[in-house]
Amino acid sequence: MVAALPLTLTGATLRRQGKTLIGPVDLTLGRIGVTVVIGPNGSGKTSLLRMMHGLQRTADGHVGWSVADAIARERQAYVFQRPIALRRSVLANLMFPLRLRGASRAQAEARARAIADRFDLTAMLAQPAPSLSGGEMQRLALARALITEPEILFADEPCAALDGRATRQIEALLAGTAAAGTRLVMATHDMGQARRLASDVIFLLHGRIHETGPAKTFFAAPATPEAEAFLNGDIVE
Ligand SMILES: Nc1ncnc2c1ncn2[C@@H]1O[C@H](COP(=O)(O)OP(=O)(O)OP(=O)(O)O)[C@@H](O)[C@H]1O
Repeated sequence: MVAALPLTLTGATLRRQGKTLIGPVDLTLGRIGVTVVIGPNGSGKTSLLRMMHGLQRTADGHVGWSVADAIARERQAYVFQRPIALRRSVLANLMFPLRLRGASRAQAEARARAIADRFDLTAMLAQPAPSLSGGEMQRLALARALITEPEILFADEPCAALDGRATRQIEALLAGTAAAGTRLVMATHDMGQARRLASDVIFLLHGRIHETGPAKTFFAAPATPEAEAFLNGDIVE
């Protein structure tokens, strides 16, 4: 199977109501790693992820995969900051993406049960998904995104509003997912989390990539005064 990655953005620009939200952005995402997108509120983290995933169309430039767009779409998954579940059981939610892709009920259920085990959801399989706690819902959202074995997962603030224990659990699942070969691109406002998970960092300011590079270098010695100020917890505008 030909890989959908690398993903290449060339002058990619996103506009809404005459305002440039993102770009122009030039960027290549290779086949492995965890890219963490950081930046002040409103800098465009969510918009960049949505543009890469194709949820928002570029006004200028290009977001290009190594395979046709329709194939690339099938190889990606996206987890929203506030995940929404079907008003059905956890099991039905997990089976849904596979059933959409034509898997038989038996196949879908077997894979749903296997991933539920990995994501500590087995005890909740019969429970209505909307009744899950925040941490459980986020685990369900991740499991549902990964059940189709995407090549790349976009996750927007996957631990927003979760407590320490739930955050630790999600981080372990994300790290395991990346270690198993899924490309990860995530936005976070939690610098501890960025340091723990990132192999490389994109620091956004006003919708532009202000600084990008390997996480170790970025955190040890940011190249721009804005990134340094941001890491120090100063207000960066
Ligand atoms: N549909 C839209 N129409 C107009 N402006 C928008 C739209 N979506 C987002 N914006 C604006 O684009 C900018 C970037 O928003 P975005 O949510 O991508 O930033 P963010 O870095 O994810 O922010 P936060 O850290 O607060 O979640 C903001 O100024 C926001 O108000």
